[in-house]
Amino acid sequence: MKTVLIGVGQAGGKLATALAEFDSRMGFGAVRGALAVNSAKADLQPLPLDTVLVGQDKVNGHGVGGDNELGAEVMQSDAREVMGELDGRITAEAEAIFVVAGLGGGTGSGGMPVLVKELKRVYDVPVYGLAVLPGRDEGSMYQVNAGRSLKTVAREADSVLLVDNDAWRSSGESMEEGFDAINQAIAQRVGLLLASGEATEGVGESVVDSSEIINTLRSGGVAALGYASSEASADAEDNINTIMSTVRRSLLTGTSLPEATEADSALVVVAGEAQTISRKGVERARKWVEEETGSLQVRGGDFPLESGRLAALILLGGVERSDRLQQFMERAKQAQKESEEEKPDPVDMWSNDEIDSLL
Ligand SMILES: Nc1nc2c(ncn2[C@@H]2O[C@H](COP(=O)(O)OP(=O)(O)OP(=O)(O)O)[C@@H](O)[C@H]2O)c(=O)[nH]1
Repeated sequence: MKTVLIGVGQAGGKLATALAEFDSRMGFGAVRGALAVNSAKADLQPLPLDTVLVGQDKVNGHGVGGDNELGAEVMQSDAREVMGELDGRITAEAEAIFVVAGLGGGTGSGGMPVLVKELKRVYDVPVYGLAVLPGRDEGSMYQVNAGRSLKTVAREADSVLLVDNDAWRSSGESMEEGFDAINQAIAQRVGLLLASGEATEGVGESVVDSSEIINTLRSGGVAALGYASSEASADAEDNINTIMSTVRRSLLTGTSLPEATEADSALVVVAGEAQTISRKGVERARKWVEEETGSLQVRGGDFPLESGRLAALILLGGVERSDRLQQFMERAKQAQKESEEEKPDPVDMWSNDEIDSLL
């Protein structure tokens, strides 16, 4: 799927870079352009992408400090400039636009829904979000920001592919230490998904194409992506069980939103050498995904790739009902309530009985 990426905020810029680099290293050519937008000058400087600095008149290049209302405001006032930068980058060959951001901060969290809305007004291709949920142990401001942003972007975008920062984090690692590894994991998985729609080798009925990705995401709302891989045998007949077990791991333990298995639609992509992909294995795995997700809209396709391994990618559309997402929304609601309660009226402090007066 020929895609243009727009990274917003620090996480968005780093992720868009990791995805563009993965696509180019693998020679896939699915990423047709990438732009980074931020209100913090220092975060844009190290990126090897074209960049746009927003909100200079309001924050002078210093970022919005986690204030996502301000993040939305600066994106709105500089939307014309950002859209101008995109002119000519989003050409007729582009099949989708992905706006990429961390939902917990300020610029990405606030800017993403605003930019998605602007892009939807102008372009006919689907506009998707690739959004990162803050980990459980990030502070309440991050949870509140993410809850508000996710609710809005899920409404505005054609679909939001969600990655939980806790999903692919190694145990014992701090959030910061883990970012690079998480970004690489996201780049590999999303990069393979985009490239799978571009496969030209061994074109046959079974090869997946971009329209299947778009149709799987058509239900809108929130989407998730699972991945797992295994050593393959040279003979397809010997890979029936391998395909089944890899697909199972991809959905049960490898998704970007853990425990999200109930879905409106799914796409099962099996990647590997064409002659090692067992049709029987693929059929069985698809049936299993139908039962597990409770969806009757399970598509499937191969992604022929030179590799000694077989990989299974599962794209799930419409996962809003998943327990994990409900838990997160509950966490965000609770954090918002607490932050409201934590703010006593400063004037009250001078008149209430909490501190005894001296006289
Ligand atoms: N996966 C991943 N998450 C990140 C990364 N950097 C930050 N985050 C997450 O993204 C959220 C913070 O967003 P940032 O992108 O740093 O913030 P910002 O959008 O630049 O906003 P301001 O700094 O407030 O202007 C937090 O929830 C972090 O956990 C990263 O490199 N990878």
